[in-house]
Amino acid sequence: MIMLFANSKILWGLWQVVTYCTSRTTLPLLIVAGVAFLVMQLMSLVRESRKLPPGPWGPPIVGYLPFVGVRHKTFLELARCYGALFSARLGNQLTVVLSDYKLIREAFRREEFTGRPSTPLMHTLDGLGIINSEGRLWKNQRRFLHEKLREFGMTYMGNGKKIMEERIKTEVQELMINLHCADGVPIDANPLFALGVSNVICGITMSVRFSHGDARFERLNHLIDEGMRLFGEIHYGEYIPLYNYLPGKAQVQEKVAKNREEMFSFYQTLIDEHRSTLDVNKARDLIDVYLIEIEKAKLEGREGELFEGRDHELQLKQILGDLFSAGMETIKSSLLWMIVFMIRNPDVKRRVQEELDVVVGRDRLPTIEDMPGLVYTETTILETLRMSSIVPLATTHSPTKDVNLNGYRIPAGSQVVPLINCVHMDPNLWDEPNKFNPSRFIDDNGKIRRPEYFMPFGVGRRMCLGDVLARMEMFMFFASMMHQFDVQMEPGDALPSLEGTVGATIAPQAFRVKFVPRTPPAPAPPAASQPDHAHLRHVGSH
Ligand code: HEM
Repeated sequence: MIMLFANSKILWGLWQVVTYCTSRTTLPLLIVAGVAFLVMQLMSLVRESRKLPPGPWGPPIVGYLPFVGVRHKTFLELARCYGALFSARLGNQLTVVLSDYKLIREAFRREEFTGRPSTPLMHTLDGLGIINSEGRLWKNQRRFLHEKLREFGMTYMGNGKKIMEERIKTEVQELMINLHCADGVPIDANPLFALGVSNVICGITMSVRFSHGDARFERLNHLIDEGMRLFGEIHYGEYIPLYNYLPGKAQVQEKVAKNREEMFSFYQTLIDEHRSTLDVNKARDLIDVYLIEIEKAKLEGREGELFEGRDHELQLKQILGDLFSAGMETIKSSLLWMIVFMIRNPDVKRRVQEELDVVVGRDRLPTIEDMPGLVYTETTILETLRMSSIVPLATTHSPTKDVNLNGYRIPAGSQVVPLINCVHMDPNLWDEPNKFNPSRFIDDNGKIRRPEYFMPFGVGRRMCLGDVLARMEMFMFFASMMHQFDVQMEPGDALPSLEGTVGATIAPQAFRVKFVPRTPPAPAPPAASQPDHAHLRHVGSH
């Protein structure tokens, strides 16, 4: 009752003020001041946005966010409308999209473009590892990994190449056996590809090998898939931080943090085991390399400086996570796309198989040494990478300070993305870009040509760290599959779709395919060359 009385007094007071204002000159003055303020705001916004690349406008607070949908597709349409350099405000983040290959190259060779954006999801990862770190930590880690991974065979030259080839060969042979076991029945090849590809990267980094049907592997695979999906989707909380304070809206960060913890506990067990058997004079894998580096820093009294003072083991675990996810999902998706394109382009498939039969013959599997002679096979891989653009927006870059690009201001902290799918499908660069045509990568002398606008691994300072491994793996797995099997759909089944599933990579939608052994049958791997796994440790249920 008292409250009601008090409220009515306040309302009465307000009413008095309003009637006073309307009866005098104050109201027109207030209106004029308000309009002037709005006009000034608008002018400053227009002035500000004049220096920014052009782009679409959206309502206050959310900006263009509600209209984004599938990012790489919407950006492609906006690029057609606003040009090769446009910007759009998504919530509180300014996104700048580059779709001209020269501009992408020019920007990404510059030091200022090596930063990463600051968003709630990125904060969950603490700026550790290689993919999400920046500044000195990133620079030193990139140099260190480059050098060490070369020693483990991620190189086209020297003895290292042989080590890596042997490692991949082991997994290729295992995949061939598993595909033979499928007995020509339609299968979803995804889990088999995931197994083979994971075993390569996990062997290099942790000396771990998983077996088919291993429950632990299936769980890790699921966590990686989920992580990729969560990082690839649009979340309002990433652009409007207050959104995360609404009930139940911080779920994405919580999920990422929880999954990361689970992966980290798997890595921790391996790190502890490695530490207890460490020989500082002989690194077995990347975990050993890091443990030796940590020991060395302790001995030299520069423990505090190592990894820019960040927690050593957390950094190591994030590195393992980064390489596992970047090295597995990308290659697996690319191999699946190769199968999709082979099914949809039987003439290309036949030509690849003919080339393999002539160059390799029928009595052994292809090797890295065969690569220069298998031009059509290799360009079929390149054409798949072009048409699928599995990482269409690369990883988001963020300028570390305000920079000028093509006469426009790109503010520090904005999100800068290269539109790789746009470059790869540009009719001004590629003849009939929608046609699957591996020959476009072959020059008049029959040699492979890689135009500078072909950029599946990104370009510049943050270009893919695993491109050499990726190329070796894709070649070995794809050439061996085509050599040994004919891929076919079950009669009556629809062709696999060209529409991808959107996550951090664009993967093909699930499909089932028959791997029919080719006639005359290629011999199974001889007993002596059966996979030698003695040096690797099986984990999980085996
Ligand atoms: C077909 C296979 C692959 C494709 C298409 C691919 C593509 C890419 C792209 C587009 C980027 C981002 C470049 C940028 O932001 O400018 C990237 C970054 C990266 N990739 Fe790959 N990648 C593949 C395989 C691999 C493999 C096998 C590894 C692991 C050894 C790997 C490790 C990385 C790392 C660590 C980065 C981050 C580099 C940095 O931030 O400095 N990638 N990759």
